[in-house]
Amino acid sequence: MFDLRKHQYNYFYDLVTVVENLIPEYICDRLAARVNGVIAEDLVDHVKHKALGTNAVSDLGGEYDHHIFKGDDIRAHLPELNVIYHAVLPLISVITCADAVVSPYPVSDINIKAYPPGGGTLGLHYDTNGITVLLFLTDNKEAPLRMQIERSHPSKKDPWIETRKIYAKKGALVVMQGRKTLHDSEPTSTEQKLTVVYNYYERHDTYRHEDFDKFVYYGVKPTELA
Ligand SMILES: O=C(O)CCC(=O)C(=O)O
Ligand SMILES: [Fe+2]
Repeated sequence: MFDLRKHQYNYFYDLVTVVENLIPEYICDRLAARVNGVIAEDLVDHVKHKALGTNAVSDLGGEYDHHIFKGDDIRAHLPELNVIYHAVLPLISVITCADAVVSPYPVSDINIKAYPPGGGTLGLHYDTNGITVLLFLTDNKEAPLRMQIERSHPSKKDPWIETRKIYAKKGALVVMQGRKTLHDSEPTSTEQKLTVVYNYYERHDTYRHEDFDKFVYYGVKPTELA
């Protein structure tokens, strides 16, 4: 049974919750085959850069190596993934207890990050949008999403960091407070990993730094925050 309270607890206390088996495996497999067809035809960009992040985009300047489907690439080639983005909005609102809205930014609202075997990765960063949702199209024994969760308690002198690794499961939906947890995707070795990224915001806060998309998609070094 879908346990809403468990997901709300996980989202607030651990900054992340995973709704497994949201999309059946055979549908993920068909979508993944089409994603790979588009990559094979060279219709999407390959993001490959490192050491470019700054505080303006909440990025520590790690290494990036993956194919990227931008919003319009998905609408052209995989419109079902756009339908899912809109259809799960009420689910995202109830899990996050927020007035969640879809993104007003058509390049970055929905993306696919396709990590190739042999080093596909995403550097350590905070997300700029309030609510990050990931739909995995592959099962992976490697290349987990790695999160750092800041903890503190009055019984302890200093705050500490708890780390968490989430391995992709086909059809699972991750709902994360990506603005509050530093995270990355560990490099692949033998497997491909396919992550559909759904960016949601809260109605009162749809901020996105103007340099963010040029950095994420084209590897242009962002300015520093004043
Ligand atoms: O692919 C992943 O596991 C992480 C994706 C992510 O953090 C992002 O797209 O901002
Ligand atoms: Fe992220």
